[in-house]
Amino acid sequence: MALTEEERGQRLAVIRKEIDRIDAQVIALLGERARFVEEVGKLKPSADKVRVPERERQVLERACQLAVEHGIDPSFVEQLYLVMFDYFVDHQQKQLSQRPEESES
Ligand SMILES: O=C(O)C(=O)C[C@]1(C(=O)O)C=C[C@@H](O)C=C1
Repeated sequence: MALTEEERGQRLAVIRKEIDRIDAQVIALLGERARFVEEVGKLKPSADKVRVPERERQVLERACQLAVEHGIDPSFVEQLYLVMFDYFVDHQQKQLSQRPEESES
């Protein structure tokens, strides 16, 4: 039987609450990932060593496999990761530029 306007409104509110809950988890996990990426950044000797294409390929391949397992379009996940890599590389480079020089420590 078709839903009434009111039932549709209630159902929409319930589903959107779930979406908000998941978004909060996604952002919290991104924050956790960012903190580990910062840790990796501390181990890098210089700005030209920040980008690691081979590692990005591995991460991307795994993410695309996981996307398929979870029924998401892997090319969508690939786009997301390419944006994330750019952001994290930029973040590590800023981190490095603020690092005191060896000679000063
Ligand atoms: O594994 C690293 O070396 C990282 O800095 C992390 C990370 C990532 O976001 O997964 C970021 C930049 C690199 O190009 C490769 C991977």
